[in-house]
Amino acid sequence: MKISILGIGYVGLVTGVALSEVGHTVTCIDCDLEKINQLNRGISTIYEPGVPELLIKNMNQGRLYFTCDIREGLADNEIVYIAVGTPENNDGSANLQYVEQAARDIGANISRDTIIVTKSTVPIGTNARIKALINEHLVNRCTIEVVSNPEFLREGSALYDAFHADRIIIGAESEAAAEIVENINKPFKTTIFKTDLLSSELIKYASNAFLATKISYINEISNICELIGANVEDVSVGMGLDQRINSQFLKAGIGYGGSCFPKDIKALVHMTNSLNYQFELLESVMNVNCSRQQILLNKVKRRIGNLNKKKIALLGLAFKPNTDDMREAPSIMIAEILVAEGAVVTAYDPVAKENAEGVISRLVNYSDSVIEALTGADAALILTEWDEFKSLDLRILNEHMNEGILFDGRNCFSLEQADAANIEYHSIGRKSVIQDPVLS
Ligand SMILES: NC(=O)C1=CN([C@@H]2O[C@H](COP(=O)(O)OP(=O)(O)OC[C@H]3O[C@@H](n4cnc5c(N)ncnc54)[C@H](O)[C@@H]3O)[C@@H](O)[C@H]2O)C=CC1
Ligand SMILES: O=C(O)[C@H]1O[C@H](OP(=O)(O)OP(=O)(O)OC[C@H]2O[C@@H](n3ccc(=O)[nH]c3=O)[C@H](O)[C@@H]2O)[C@H](O)[C@@H](O)[C@@H]1O
Repeated sequence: MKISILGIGYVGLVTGVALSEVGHTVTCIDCDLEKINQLNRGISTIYEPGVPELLIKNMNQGRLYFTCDIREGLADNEIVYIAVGTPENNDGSANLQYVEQAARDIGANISRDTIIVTKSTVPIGTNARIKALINEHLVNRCTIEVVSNPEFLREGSALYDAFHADRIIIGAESEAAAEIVENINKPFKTTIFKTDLLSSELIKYASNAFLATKISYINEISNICELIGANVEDVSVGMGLDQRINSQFLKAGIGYGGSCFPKDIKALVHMTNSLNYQFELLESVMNVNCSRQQILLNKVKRRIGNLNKKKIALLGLAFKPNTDDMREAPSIMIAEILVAEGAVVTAYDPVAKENAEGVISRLVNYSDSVIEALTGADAALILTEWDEFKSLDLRILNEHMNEGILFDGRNCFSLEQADAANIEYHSIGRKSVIQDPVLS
């Protein structure tokens, strides 16, 4: 099919690449000229494994195009995806200005009957609003149908997720429109679940909120583990062996971040408040998440005391591994507090340095390697579980740091590994490894 996509960020680009890879002809439209110019040169605008290769391949095969010109981009295409951002407003609600502008632009520029497919995560009722806005701004006589098709990809494995999705959700008023979107997605060979618009919109928020709830739940359990001397990694494995619970999203740490969980959970709570319903469970999920960074910092302070002039190495800044995305990364708050308390902070992240510079305190210094960051440090904190850190020989800590003290916010190592390397190791929901000064 001939498809247009409006908004070429993470979701728009991955969707465009995936749809063209399965044979559709896709025109990607974005108002950011620099982005479109870069993509037209065949250079990916996101750090995402596999995307650069499939981008070039499908451009060369004449199935993937990029433009800033909305009229040209929509011309002749009967399917238009909306994948613009829905960031959060100050009150926690979803900011719909980009979605609404996209709807107005579509109305003003389409010249044939069109199915609008909403990929952006939008609050309940937004698809109906999109339909009304497009109809209000139609210049040519045409009929539109709106289909909700929420996206479930994860950053860092976005392309893999596109081709190995657990399900594809299609919400629509019109069975015929739903069927067309179903056919577009058949090549992805996964379960397609069709429902109404409102249920589809809620499935997206309910799914993200449930995953965030699992994370806050295991983080609370990790606090209990610390009180009683249990090991949260074992508790998590033991729980996850029950297929009804499932082992995924049971990794305790310094909290969830990223461009979606924090904003989507706030948006869902905001939505339910406006229905005079207090979603107490999700309020707790958010509160637990907010406390996670401070919990790691408290461990640091308990061990090394006043942070003033202490040299602290931060290993990892991105909100999760395999991405350079810094949106709502737990590292931001940790770095801010360390700097505010007078610590001399040096950070290393394999790919997120450039994005970090834009959002993190300017007093943070950056290193080009783990060893450079560790050199002379009084303590090191792992904030993102990059493979590069997980495969470190921990003995380098004693070689390069003032004292080999590691605070691991992502439980990258077993207690045995830390002990064998003769380092002091504090992690999440597990006993600390302290070396006997006489023996070591
Ligand atoms: N990033 C992720 O991992 C996921 C995001 N989502 C949802 O997908 C949506 C998009 O998210 P991202 O791709 O991360 O956003 P993003 O911020 O990376 O990209 C949005 C793009 O839309 C463009 N844009 C804004 N208004 C436009 C307009 N009127 N016309 C043309 N282009 C316009 C911007 O220039 C930007 O390139 C959001 O609702 C998000 O919640 C859903 C699942 C995963
Ligand atoms: O709506 C979205 O944007 C996306 O949000 C998440 O994807 P993403 O934010 O890319 O990354 P996740 O792997 O879900 O991780 C989110 C955060 O939770 C943290 N996390 C994850 C899993 C876990 O067990 N523990 C944990 O602390 C991660 O470190 C990260 O900070 C969802 O997993 C996707 O299904 C969804 O499409």
